[in-house]
Amino acid sequence: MRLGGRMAAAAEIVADMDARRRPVADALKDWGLSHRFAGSGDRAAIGNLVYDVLRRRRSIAWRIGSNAPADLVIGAVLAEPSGSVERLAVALDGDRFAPALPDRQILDAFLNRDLDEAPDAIRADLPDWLAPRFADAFGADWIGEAQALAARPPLDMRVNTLLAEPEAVERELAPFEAHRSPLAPAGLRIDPIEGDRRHPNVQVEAGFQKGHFEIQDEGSQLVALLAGAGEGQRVLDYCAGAGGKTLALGAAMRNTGEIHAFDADRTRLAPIHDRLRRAGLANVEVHAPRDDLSPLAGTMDLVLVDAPCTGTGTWRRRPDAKWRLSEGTVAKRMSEQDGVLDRAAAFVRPGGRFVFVTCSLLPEENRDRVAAFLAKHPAFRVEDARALWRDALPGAPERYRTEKLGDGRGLLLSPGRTGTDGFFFAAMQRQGGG
Ligand SMILES: C[S@@+](CC[C@H](N)C(=O)[O-])C[C@H]1O[C@@H](n2cnc3c(N)ncnc32)[C@H](O)[C@@H]1O
Repeated sequence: MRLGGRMAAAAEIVADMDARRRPVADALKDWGLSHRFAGSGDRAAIGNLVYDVLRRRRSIAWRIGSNAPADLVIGAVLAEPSGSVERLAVALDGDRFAPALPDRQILDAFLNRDLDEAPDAIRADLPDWLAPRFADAFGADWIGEAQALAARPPLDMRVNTLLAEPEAVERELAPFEAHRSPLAPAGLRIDPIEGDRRHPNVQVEAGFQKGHFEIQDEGSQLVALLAGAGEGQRVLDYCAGAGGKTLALGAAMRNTGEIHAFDADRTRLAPIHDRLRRAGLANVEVHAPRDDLSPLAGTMDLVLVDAPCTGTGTWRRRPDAKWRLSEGTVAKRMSEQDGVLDRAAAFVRPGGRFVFVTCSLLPEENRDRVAAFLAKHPAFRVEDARALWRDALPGAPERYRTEKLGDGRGLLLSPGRTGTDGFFFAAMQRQGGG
């Protein structure tokens, strides 16, 4: 397919999503099934165009003066670093599948329009109602933070140090230009892909099959590290899901002690079994949703609540969710977070640590939930999260100074601050230990 056909396909997919309010992954998959002639290069390029539109939909619409899917795709192509009207016109010349280009004046205006003159929420590529929430979370930097959340993400991996050395995995993945992550000690990164290619499918590499590495955003690796799981400890991962954090905790504990992995949703939990096997972890007991956990009450050194949340911190990877989120959903997640915190707290032993993590950037899902929990549970005291960061990452480069990451009652990682997905981390201690 030439660029014109790819652009037309991307516009068709965006229109389908708009009409049926469906997730991008489903829309792309359906398009692929009904267009089997499209090769993997075409699919990658079309996917990138669709994702780029979704990440920056409002700013592109403002610059091109239209919300029509075909115009948004044209805007996404022009907004690329190498975008120019001349280059686009040459690429589409004589291509009968190409979308009709708007007037030359509109295209020129797109490239010359200064986004700094747009209303704040448009510059930030956010729905209006979220702008005050981002301002609350980030203060004066909020527009830059939201813009960083609208960029393409890297592909991050965590080396399973039980089975492999980071240097060896880095060498194995050298053909993909993988390099050590800036912060996470066992992290590797493949930078965001520019243009129409996509990240390699590293899951087919021998090292992945042998459990030498997992795909995990660096922010997720960091919050697992900050939890501070130690050798020989008893740990409960209360919202274990597919086990991303469980695996990181298990490696940190060097396969000693015991980890109890629990989740209310059997389907989400299902992949954990294969992942544990591949990673060579033998210290994890997986609990089914209806299991009786009461024998564990009051006995855990560490309880991790990686809570259900809006996922606002992951919008680089799931930009369609940005436009679907509603205030009702935020309220629902808040109430789930309160419930999960209340239940999970019962498992922390006196003197033990209780860690609350979300992949949300919204203060009401983060700071406010910790405050609500502490108000109800006087036996818990918040720990200094900045001190935990300094202890866990003594060699962190100067630009990741802790005062940029939060007030100590919690840390907020973000694409702008730490180059990671957005994550909130808070640690509390149950009083009364000997
Ligand atoms: C953010 S995801 C967990 C991701 C996982 N820890 C990882 O690192 O891959 C949140 C999880 O909380 C689970 N969950 C929601 N409500 C719950 C509840 N009441 N009790 C336990 N788990 C719950 C969801 O099923 C979901 O798997």
